[in-house]
Amino acid sequence: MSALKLGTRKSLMATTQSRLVADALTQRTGHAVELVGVTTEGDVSKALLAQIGGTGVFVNALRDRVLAGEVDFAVHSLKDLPTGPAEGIVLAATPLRDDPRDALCGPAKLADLRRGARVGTGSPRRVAQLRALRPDLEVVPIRGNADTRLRKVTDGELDAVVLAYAGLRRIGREDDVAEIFEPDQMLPAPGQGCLALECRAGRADLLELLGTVDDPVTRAAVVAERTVLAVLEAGCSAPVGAYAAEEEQELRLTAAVVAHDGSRQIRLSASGHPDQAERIGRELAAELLARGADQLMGERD
Ligand SMILES: NCc1[nH]cc(CCC(=O)O)c1CC(=O)O
Repeated sequence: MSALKLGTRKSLMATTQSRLVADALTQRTGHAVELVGVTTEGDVSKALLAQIGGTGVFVNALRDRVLAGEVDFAVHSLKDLPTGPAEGIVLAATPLRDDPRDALCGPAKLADLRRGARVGTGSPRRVAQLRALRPDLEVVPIRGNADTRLRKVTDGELDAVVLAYAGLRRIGREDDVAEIFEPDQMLPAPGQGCLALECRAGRADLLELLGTVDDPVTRAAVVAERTVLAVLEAGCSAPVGAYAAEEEQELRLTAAVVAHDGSRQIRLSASGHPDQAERIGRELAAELLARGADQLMGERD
């Protein structure tokens, strides 16, 4: 069999994580894997993610290559996948999750930033939770790859930026991290720190091969977290966090909806058997809605 073609975005973060997946697959199956770089709309558009996000801007071009048979499978940051199903595409594997937490990058910890310090992030979830922790901060919307964002701090344009710790590790920028937020301070985005392998539906041979790097616990966590997002009908433009992990054989899910100004939040947890991940997510989301999540998400400042 010739080398498997892996479709990936071209950023350093994307190619690093895709290379890790390729090496793991080769190690487990003996198949050579070749990376094929693809440019996505999200790599080109200058619009803020809060406006274009949630609709698969980092994902659609890769899925097109998979459907056209130009690549055998694609590797995505799972966080970037829309919650709805994609015609003809299956989620073949979710490898073991990397660190799910958010990190503050810059010279100082959050508590040590001066009053009114400028902190960059484009994510409404991070904005709302930052404001809850430090209402005095000036939150500045930013975009671009991790490198570009970190440069705004070294250039002095911003005092700090918030990024996913897993991504920073993948690009070797751990030294830029001043503080890693625990989930009770800043609840991660659904699927943060996870990868997704997608291939065309109906390719049983390939599914089996890709399945060798699947981690069932990660998959259960992802299903629970993303079900919350789907039921709330929220995308990455909504201030919603969700994080699930295995605790004593049970899957424990926490989800939060935070007001845009950080003044209020609804935060709930539930546990259950990992096989029941979807139900746990659905019921927790219903409870969030019953407690006014819809109204909280709709409010703008
Ligand atoms: N397109 C945004 C994106 N998608 C995945 C990651 C980080 C890595 C991850 O969560 O797996 C990032 C950057 C960030 O949030 O800092």
